[in-house]
Amino acid sequence: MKSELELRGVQQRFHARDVPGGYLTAVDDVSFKLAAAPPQIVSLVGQSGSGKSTIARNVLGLQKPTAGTVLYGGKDIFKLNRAEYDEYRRDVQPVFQDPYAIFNPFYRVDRALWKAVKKFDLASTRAAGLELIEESLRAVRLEPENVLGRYPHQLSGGQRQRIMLARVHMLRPSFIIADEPVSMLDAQVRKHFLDILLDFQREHGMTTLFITHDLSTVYYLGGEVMVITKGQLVERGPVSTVMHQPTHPYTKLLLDSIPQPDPDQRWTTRITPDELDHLDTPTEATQPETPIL
Ligand SMILES: Nc1ncnc2c1ncn2[C@@H]1O[C@H](COP(=O)(O)OP(=O)(O)OP(=O)(O)O)[C@@H](O)[C@H]1O
Repeated sequence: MKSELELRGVQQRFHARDVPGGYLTAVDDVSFKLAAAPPQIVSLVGQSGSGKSTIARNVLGLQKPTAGTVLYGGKDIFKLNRAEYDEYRRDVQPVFQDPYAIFNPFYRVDRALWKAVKKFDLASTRAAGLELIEESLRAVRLEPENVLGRYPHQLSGGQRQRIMLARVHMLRPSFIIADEPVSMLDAQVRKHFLDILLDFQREHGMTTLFITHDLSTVYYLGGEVMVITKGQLVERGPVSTVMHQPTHPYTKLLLDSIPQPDPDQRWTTRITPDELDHLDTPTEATQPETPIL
């Protein structure tokens, strides 16, 4: 297990006909380090199109940067030998937004877990493999009997996400690269997912790069945050510092865009039973001129 992942001066350009010059710079001279020890959660936050997923793809070796390097244990990931590459593939695990796309709809979800057991030689007997799978499912708060033997479409989005986390739990990587993993989940399921990532950090020493556009999730996770806009990192620091004393204008803008509940502001418009009767019909009557005062 290597102790560090590093992006050094990473730039990613894409051909784009509609952009002056014929290319757009999705990631622009990005440098940062992620340490395996002590385990940390680092969120990468920015609006849509700011370059977050491209960075995830660079870190995961799915996209070779146009310039700069991605280093794992001090070595360029695109120049690793076979043994080093295998270690990197096990030690840096992705979790994506839509795990449905990763599961084969024709196979039971068990297959994704058994494939990991076999590929990474995690157990010497079938019984030991099953024990490992069941232990990992329980670690992500799934009951094995409720999910094993089912097809992907028979599980909820949150359950499918947690199966991917069970796979991560079995592999015990040093690094998790989670790209918008909770944006399709409802608030309760989202909280479960984030709690599992926090468990992984505290109990199993895993470091997560958590990619999101949602500052409330960043706040919940704590740790550190990096703010990205137009492909450039503009701020990095502890979540509480960046949230309460942002230094870059873009971070301030991002923070200002969060709706703030105001305890001094009261909902004074009264809704009468007559109005409720009209709510089924989307007419102007359902949109009072000043709904909230
Ligand atoms: N393969 C590609 N070819 C051309 N342009 C691309 C490619 N991948 C990404 N881009 C462009 O690069 C920019 C950054 O995209 P990226 O997906 O990294 O942003 P993002 O911050 O993850 O956005 P979102 O939150 O919407 O996923 C965007 O303008 C996008 O259109």
